[in-house]
Amino acid sequence: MSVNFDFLLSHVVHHLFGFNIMAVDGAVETVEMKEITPSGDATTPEGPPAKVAKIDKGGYKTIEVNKNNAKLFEYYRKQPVIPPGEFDAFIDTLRIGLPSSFRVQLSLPEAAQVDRHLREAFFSKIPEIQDDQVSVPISIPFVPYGYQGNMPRSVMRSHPLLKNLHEFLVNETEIGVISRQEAVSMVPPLLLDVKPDQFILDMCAAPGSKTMQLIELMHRGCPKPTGLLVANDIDYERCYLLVHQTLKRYPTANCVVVNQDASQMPSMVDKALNPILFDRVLCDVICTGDGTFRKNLELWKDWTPQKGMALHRIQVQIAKRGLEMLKPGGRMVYSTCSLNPIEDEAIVAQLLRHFDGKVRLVDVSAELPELKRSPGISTWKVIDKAMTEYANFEGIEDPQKKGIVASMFPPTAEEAARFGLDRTFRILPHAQNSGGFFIAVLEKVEAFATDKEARRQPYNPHNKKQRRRRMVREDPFTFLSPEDYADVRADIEEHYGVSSDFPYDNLLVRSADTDKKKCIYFVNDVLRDFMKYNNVLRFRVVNAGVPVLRRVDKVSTSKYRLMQDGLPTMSPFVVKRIINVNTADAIKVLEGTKDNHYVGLDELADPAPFKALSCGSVLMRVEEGGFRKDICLWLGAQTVTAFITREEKIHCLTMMGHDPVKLKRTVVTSRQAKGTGIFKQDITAGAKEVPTATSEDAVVPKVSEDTASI
Ligand SMILES: C[S@@+](CC[C@H](N)C(=O)[O-])C[C@H]1O[C@@H](n2cnc3c(N)ncnc32)[C@H](O)[C@@H]1O
Repeated sequence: MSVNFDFLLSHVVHHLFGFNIMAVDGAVETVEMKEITPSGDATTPEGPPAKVAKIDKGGYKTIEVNKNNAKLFEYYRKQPVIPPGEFDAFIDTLRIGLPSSFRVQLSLPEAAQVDRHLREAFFSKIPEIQDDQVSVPISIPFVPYGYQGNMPRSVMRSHPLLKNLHEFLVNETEIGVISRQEAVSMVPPLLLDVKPDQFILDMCAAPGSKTMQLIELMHRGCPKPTGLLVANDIDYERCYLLVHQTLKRYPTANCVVVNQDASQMPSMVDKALNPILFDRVLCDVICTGDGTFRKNLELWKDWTPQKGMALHRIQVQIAKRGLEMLKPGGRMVYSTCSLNPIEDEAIVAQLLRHFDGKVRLVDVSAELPELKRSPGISTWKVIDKAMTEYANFEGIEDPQKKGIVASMFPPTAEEAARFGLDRTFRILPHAQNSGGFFIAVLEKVEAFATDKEARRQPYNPHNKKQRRRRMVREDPFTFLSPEDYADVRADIEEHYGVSSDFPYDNLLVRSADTDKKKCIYFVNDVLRDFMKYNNVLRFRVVNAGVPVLRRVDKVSTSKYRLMQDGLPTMSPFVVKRIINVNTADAIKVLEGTKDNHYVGLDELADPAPFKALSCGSVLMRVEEGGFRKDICLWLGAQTVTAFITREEKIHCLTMMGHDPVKLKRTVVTSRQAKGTGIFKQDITAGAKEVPTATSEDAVVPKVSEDTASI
């Protein structure tokens, strides 16, 4: 298994900083996109010939993009998707850059505080900057704590306030407090009506922006959801991306990442080995992405009608399987970032046709009322790559028939009246200065005959994809038996006072050898059952659970230290080694006085509670101005250090009203370095195991007498 390092790195960096990375002759180079808007207008779309020029510019390469595509313009002029009077506005909008958008994580206890900080520390001061290119980010009306802004990067770099805002956003994104995501891409999860106790399947999940939203929605008002989220993607490399961009930022005990072909998804079974049917399914399928012309500039030269046709069949198959795996009464959202009816209404029509009355379209026109949308259509044109139009399937002769299927054609008048495709909708880029999207909300109104049949995935040694997937050896997820965890239990009960009702049966390790217990993970009850009854032979599990304990081999009171990612799980059970720290000391510990890592106990205003404890893991409880957080510390003989990432320290200090200036850096953050380092290791190590590093592992402690014992 070789992991494409450049691909992963480019994703991480593009996502965080907005510029691209490109591999040239095996080297990784930064590339800055320069856009050329052609003089030709939408009615006479013939602009200059497409060209890609590369010009060195202070370490950057500049790519010129010709924003013309005659076939695209002709195709969408023929489809009743864009009202004729709006066509020029549509094309003009496609040709300008997409505003960047982000949202504060809704389920975070300090979400309102982060939002207030954004407004007070940055947005309220932006109007003081005298520059036409500078504007205050505006609220996205349909997304709580969501904003979108449009300032060139050069401007963001040139004003200290904007630079600080940019740094704040990068820092908070790094730790999952803020998610950068296209505004319209936030809509599908919002229409799923997610609850904490539901079983949710995200069929095509990578790189995970909607998975992140689903996790947030499950945690809204519920720190420990009892439901299950299965995030799946067919692409193993992209599953890694999902783990790093989502689960490392929002570690959760109820999410599992699996690597399957969604169109052939084997049934997942419960304790009684009956197929699990999901309350909610998100079917955000692979698509041509022609709603993303504003940010995916390479689409301008690549787009042809053929691409949508080529994806139609797999889109139908994935969506069908999604409905089969849905509970009667459950909701499935089908979405694409394409405006093409062949990928949109045609798929929905085929589902309604195939499941004949057992599935219906939900009218969501009253949900998210501020979202501007255009109702779905019931008639459209089937046009091939030669731009030939076909009136119906029956009239097509060979060889044109190749690549065209009956389900691409619009429904008959009788079907159209039954289907009500106007309940689906499109978000057009020019309606609210966004990307384009298509969304259909479906409800399974009646059980299918197949609901109780567990579909197995037969192993076919001649199927290259399957064979390749099997060759990647995952370290097994092994649950600890009472004998295995007896020593852990005795240790943490004694040292942390962990109460006896802690669910020890939910602990697992990533090794066949339970004696190894280096890092111990925790899953909630439903995920434990899922893992137990859906073993890796049939299901490729890539990641599951949160790390809660890590073994310390040297001097420490306990053999296990607490891990920050697992604190929401552990801290309700912990009663010992908790210190309520005054604000001044908490700031000192977070800032560190020795190379920003350690503080000497004698430098603290109140060292007594620390000195009263022996070396090892300590839980610092901070409470300041409405911000409350438990933070893992490592206590040495004479010093103490916060065992969290620099980004998390900056976040805590900011929330405590303290300027984290001492900790600020403008270079690639430690987690990014760690993340990309891990990807690189994966390549050399043959991607043997899913990286298990947690946020706190990104701390780079300097050697001292205290760290020597860690
Ligand atoms: C539009 S992207 C999904 C974006 C994602 N939902 C998000 O919000 O970040 C489509 C994904 O579908 C995956 N995919 C393509 N074919 C698939 C299949 N047959 N089964 C499962 N996933 C598939 C691709 O690897 C890709 O990651």
